[in-house]
Amino acid sequence: MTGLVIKNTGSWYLVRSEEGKDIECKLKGNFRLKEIKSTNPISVGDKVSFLANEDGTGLITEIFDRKNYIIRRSSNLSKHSHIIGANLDLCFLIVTVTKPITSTVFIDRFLASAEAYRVPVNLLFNKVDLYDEDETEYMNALIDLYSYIGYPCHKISALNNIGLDELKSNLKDKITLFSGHSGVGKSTLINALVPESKLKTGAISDYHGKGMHTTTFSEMMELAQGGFIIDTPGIKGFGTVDMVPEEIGHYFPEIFKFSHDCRFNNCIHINEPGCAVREAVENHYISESRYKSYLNILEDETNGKYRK
Ligand SMILES: Nc1nc2c(ncn2[C@@H]2O[C@H](COP(=O)(O)OP(=O)(O)OP(=O)(O)O)[C@@H](O)[C@H]2O)c(=O)[nH]1
Ligand SMILES: [Zn+2]
Repeated sequence: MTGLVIKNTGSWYLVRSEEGKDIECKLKGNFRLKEIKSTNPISVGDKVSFLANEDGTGLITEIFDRKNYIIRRSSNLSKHSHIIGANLDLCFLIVTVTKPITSTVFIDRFLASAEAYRVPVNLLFNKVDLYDEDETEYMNALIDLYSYIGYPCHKISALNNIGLDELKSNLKDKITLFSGHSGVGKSTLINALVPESKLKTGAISDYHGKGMHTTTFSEMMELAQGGFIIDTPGIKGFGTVDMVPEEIGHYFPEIFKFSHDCRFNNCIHINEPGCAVREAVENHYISESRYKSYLNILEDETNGKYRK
């Protein structure tokens, strides 16, 4: 039988079978994951095969290939990673232009790592009820910029139930990851979308409070209209992606597009002659802020070796 892993407690998994039944499963004894070293071989979002035991439990025998997954390092000392979620259909990045302000560098770093993990992102501009004229103008400029690049944007107020119906229809039957700076209203939004999630969020923090293996537990929250959401407490981005310098531009769709016309095919768009990307920045086809974020990542990933 096959099913979807919707909860991982560290010692057992809850698998939603194709018939819609939830079955507690353990891993087959010799189960090994090929691709990455991780503290959890199976994560929420994984599709698995399992054998049904007579007592109603199950035994996971096989994991299906993932279309994507996101990880974080278990700790600085450990080489092992922890898989937060697999087979994500969508990611919602919640941003605010005030209280707190989300910087474009933060947004662009997040978008670049999502591109690297091949997860489509929508930007949710939350707290629109608070914005004055200038802030609204700034938000609209960002919306123009990001929708032009190809990232759908939504104006919402989690607190005042503005724009949430449209979100709900976007979430239907998908696995969606929610992310954002602390204070942007992620919990408020999740509670508005999944009213019964309050209790579960509490359960997770209790578990964390005990200082146990804080990363071994994860659960997808089910939406009434179908679909699941994954919260990412304390995760600012998609974890470390090791990007080589020439690759960083690939994760900025508009930079990538112009880079085909650079004279050198290993151009990193700093000061090479015949760089079509720099020309596009000068002619305002690529925004200054996006180019600045690109340089920022490039400098960081190379420990300052490449700096404009
Ligand atoms: N005015 C207004 N305030 C909001 C809105 N959404 C959330 N807030 C407020 O913003 C504050 C932070 O909201 P949370 O939902 O706790 O934010 P969070 O992103 O979960 O923050 P962490 O728990 O630190 O990760 C709270 O005081 C919320 O009431 C909104 O749409 N409008
Ligand atoms: Zn170039």
